[in-house]
Amino acid sequence: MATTSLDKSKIRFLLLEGVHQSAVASLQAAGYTNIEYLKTSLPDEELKQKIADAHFVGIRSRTQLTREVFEAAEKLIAVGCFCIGTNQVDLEAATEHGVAVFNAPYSNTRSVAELVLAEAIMLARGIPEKNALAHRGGWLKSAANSFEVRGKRLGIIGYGNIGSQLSVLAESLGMDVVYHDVVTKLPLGNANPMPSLEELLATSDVVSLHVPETAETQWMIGEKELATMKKGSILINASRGTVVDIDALAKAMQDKHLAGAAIDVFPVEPRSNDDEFISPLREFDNVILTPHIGGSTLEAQENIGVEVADKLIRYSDNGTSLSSVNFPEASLPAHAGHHRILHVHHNIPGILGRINQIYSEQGVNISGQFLQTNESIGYVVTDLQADHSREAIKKMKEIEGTIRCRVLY
Ligand SMILES: NC(=O)c1ccc[n+]([C@@H]2O[C@H](COP(=O)([O-])OP(=O)(O)OC[C@H]3O[C@@H](n4cnc5c(N)ncnc54)[C@H](O)[C@@H]3O)[C@@H](O)[C@H]2O)c1
Ligand SMILES: O=C(O)[C@H](O)COP(=O)(O)O
Repeated sequence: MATTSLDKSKIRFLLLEGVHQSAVASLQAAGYTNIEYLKTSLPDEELKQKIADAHFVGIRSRTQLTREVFEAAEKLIAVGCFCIGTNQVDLEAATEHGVAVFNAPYSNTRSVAELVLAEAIMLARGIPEKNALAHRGGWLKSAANSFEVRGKRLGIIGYGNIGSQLSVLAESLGMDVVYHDVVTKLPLGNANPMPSLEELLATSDVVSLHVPETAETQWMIGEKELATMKKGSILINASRGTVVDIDALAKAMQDKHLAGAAIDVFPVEPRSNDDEFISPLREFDNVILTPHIGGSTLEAQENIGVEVADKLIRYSDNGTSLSSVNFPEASLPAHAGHHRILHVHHNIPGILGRINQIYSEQGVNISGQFLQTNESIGYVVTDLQADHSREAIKKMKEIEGTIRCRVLY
């Protein structure tokens, strides 16, 4: 069981993977000065060492927060994913350790949608090959295999925040948009849902993937699905590297079944900009290869920095867990003049009763209380008279099922 009640200067933030400086500025403006800022991710052992002292950690898509890492992170209160995806975090382990996880679900959606649309146009015109040839002194002035995207069918797999935004932008260019999602989604504009993935693959000129990394999406585009795609069509993947079987794609490119592809995410990505990028797709000029930069625009990164830092600050300052991806959500008022006790526990019956029994035995005057649970944990927030919090928190530790308890002054 972890307890935390610290002065702000002692609350330690570890920010990895060069999150935008706007995050540092937001934290500092909120009074948090104990910040270690690193431009890269860390190898496992170093990560475990550094995270052992951290109360908050900020990562992007590269840092893997495994169960082992959470076991080494005794003081950790919350994780900020300065990106959309949270598949790099073992959310079950985070929850079991009472660590709240936050992300930025919208800030880079526009950046990804713009990139995908630009790639669709470039590939439909055969620009990557013509560009590569010109760099080698060649000159391929020809309209052969060059097409407008107007009137062509765009098949979007995963009609969430990015997929649906791409849908609107593509329609404004005159594309015929269809989509496939496992959840029933409201079609925007004139887009049409496709009853099956096969039908979408078989009828689309451009297929773009916008699904999260899950057990169901792993290798969802393999040899069979690529063969189902129209001859001469285009595949774009800016979702996660485990969604497309890269060897099968390389084979489809070799066989000239596809006219082009744009791939931003890979099953194994270099750990840093100094490491070599290895892929069987390197040999194809008609495959646009980008280093996982779908969301990497200055606008998106700056917004993400502010958004996620603010979520961490609110959770640290007053316990608000709104929009956490794994925690019961609580939007809490200010607690001026009171101490606030935050109690995270396994979701077993009777805990609220035990907590309130302790307050009652100690004659504590409760001025406000909030309880929210999800399927695995409960979160009880209690505001009480300042002079009672020290005794009460000691007793909270003894409640069976307690995961974490902290007091805010
Ligand atoms: N390349 C980048 O830099 C970059 C940037 C941002 C996000 N991403 C990735 O893009 C993904 C999508 O982002 P988003 O913001 O649109 O997420 P989102 O959660 O808003 O949308 C994902 C959609 O996929 C659907 N889906 C889930 N499983 C599916 C399946 N098996 N078949 C069909 N549809 C399925 C969901 O129902 C949802 O509508 C993220 O999870 C992230 O991994 C990559
Ligand atoms: O999930 C995301 O938002 C993207 O994959 C971007 O990740 P990044 O912050 O590592 O660029």
